[in-house]
Amino acid sequence: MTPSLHDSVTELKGVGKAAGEQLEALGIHSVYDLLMSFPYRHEDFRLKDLTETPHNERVTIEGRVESEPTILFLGKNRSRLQVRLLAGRHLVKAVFFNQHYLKARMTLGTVVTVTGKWDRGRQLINVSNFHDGPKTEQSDFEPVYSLKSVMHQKTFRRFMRSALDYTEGKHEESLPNDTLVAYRIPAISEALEMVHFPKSPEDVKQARRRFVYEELLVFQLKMQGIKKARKETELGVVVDYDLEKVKVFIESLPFELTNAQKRVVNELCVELKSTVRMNRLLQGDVGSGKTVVAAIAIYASITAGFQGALMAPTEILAEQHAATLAEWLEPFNVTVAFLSGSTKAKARVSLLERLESGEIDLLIGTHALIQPDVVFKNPGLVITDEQHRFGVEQRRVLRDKGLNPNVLFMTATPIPRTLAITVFGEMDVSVLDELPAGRKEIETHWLKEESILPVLQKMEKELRAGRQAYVICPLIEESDKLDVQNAVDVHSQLTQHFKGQFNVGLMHGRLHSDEKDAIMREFSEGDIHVLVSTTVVEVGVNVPNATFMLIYDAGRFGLSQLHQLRGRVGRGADQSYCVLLADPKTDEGKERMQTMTETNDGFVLAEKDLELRGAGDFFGKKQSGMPEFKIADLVHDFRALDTARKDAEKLLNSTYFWEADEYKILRQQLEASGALGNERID
Ligand SMILES: Nc1ncnc2c1ncn2[C@@H]1O[C@H](COP(=O)(O)OP(=O)(O)OP(=O)(O)O)[C@@H](O)[C@H]1O
Repeated sequence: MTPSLHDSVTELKGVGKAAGEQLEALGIHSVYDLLMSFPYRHEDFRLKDLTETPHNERVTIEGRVESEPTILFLGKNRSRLQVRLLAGRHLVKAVFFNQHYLKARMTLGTVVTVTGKWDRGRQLINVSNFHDGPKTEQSDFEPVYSLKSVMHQKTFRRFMRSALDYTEGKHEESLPNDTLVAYRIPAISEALEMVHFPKSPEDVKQARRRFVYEELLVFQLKMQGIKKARKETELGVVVDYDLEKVKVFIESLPFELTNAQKRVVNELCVELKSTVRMNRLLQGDVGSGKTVVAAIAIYASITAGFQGALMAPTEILAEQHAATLAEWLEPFNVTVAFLSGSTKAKARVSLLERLESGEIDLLIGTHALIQPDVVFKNPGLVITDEQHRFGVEQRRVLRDKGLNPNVLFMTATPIPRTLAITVFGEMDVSVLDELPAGRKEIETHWLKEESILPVLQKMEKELRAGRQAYVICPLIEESDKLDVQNAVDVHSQLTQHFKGQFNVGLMHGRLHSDEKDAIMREFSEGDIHVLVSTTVVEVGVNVPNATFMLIYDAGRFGLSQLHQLRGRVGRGADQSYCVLLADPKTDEGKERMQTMTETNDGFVLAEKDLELRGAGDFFGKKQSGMPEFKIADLVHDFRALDTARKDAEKLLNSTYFWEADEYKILRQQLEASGALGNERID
């Protein structure tokens, strides 16, 4: 039988049944799996000159044993072995913890190689790696794999060697030669050798470049393949809207659209009218005016005889949308209805009947909109606000609902480009990157917690000028109950402080939705002057007269979340202020607060957030829908991602890719992923 990559690892020399089971426990079944198990770091065993090695750095030295090793037993299974080594002109101490059995291998005069942390002051090496013999017999770089204590690194490397020898000459190259040459990346067999048995750090770097590019290219081919297949095969409803009516509606609005809004409205309208089913993400920075764009698109589809739906993640936000859209659209004979979990059973039944009969043109609500018994007569456009708060599964339910409606996802969280490409890679993206004219930049200050009095004075000044303020309460992770307690405390302190002058309201997630509505209404009508709240006001709340935002414990929030909170002010023409109270202990924490005071640009903050917190945390673990990469890292490999994205697009649109032999493997991977058959890889 000729050796193949798909053979079981037990075919390899030296891998018996027991080892096979151990590898199995690591998720490694075939020879290919083994080769594709990449090290997570490499150990540097190059000899170093001790005169030039800084304190606390890892070093490898070669030395002659100059003294009898001494052992000190420190208790059960604990020992300290010490020996003097002569390395060049240096006489150093080498210390080994819990390895007293090495004593026998260090007779006077033998040469050994040790690696460990260098204590410059004490001229001592705390040894973590020992080799009896001179350095020449050991390689300079050794990969370190994630083996979860299942087996020794050395054993694993031996199996890796067997695997490489076993498959020599059998690796099929998935990238065409031109690409290898153009990007100066090593071919597959060479790259595997370089990553598992590198001769220098440069080897590791070059090999890594290859695997990262390959992984991202395959990923991009899949994502874009899905998008392309959808456009070609999945026909959406054609929304043949009435342009004149839409224009009249736009003219009726109390403001002129920004250029970005005009551009996005155009993008949406073109797509609505086409047979392509819309699957689009609308990203806009806080306050950039997404709601009106949504309203125009919905109105357009209503003029063509379709129904619209708008879904928001919180009841407050859904209500606010309902109020705004009703105000704009009802004068144009649009019937707007609201549905949430707290809609009473009787009202719900009648609402569902009116929806199914087509009497309701636009349904606005929360998750309640995706219940199975909510049936539209003729849905043309479904919009969800705050995309990333909905799980992947909900996205699917929504998309599968009704007669293939067009779907628009809106998010107020600017998403770093790399993440947008990956998480929403199969969607089209529109961006609102301009704020309405006349907005003043929010002034942001970062203060220590004890500086509260001057902050309250400043707040009072704003209140006296007829403006309103938000106070966001200390956040206690994972404890909604304690958050509420904090809000209650802050509320009573401020009520006391402003007694007889200003009304202070309290808002938190545990209030009944009727109470929340009442408070929100009082705040937006100006009867409540200061709104003390937990983060429930984070998204979407729009009260343009509010100009002052105070955030307690700001250090506990992510940058994007702070930006969202801050975005509740600065929504009108007046100068607004945001005060962050925080006492961060770490440099990273300080840097985050500093960044907040320096920029109001959500996209810049999002990039920074990603850089500081990493991709996994950006969306929050659970709902991220983040694809997992074996080797690529979205924070550092964004350039490769961009290249891969462009290359994938070019390839999918060329006939050569679909026919040429050199793309056979990539094509096979694409087909195997199901991307072309309309199956999604969520
Ligand atoms: N072109 C415009 N000119 C002036 N004001 C506008 C314009 N577009 C929207 N607005 C107003 O700006 C405010 C913010 O708009 P909107 O609530 O749609 O923002 P958003 O993008 O949803 O932001 P967020 O995500 O922060 O809620 C609203 O009061 C809205 O009426």
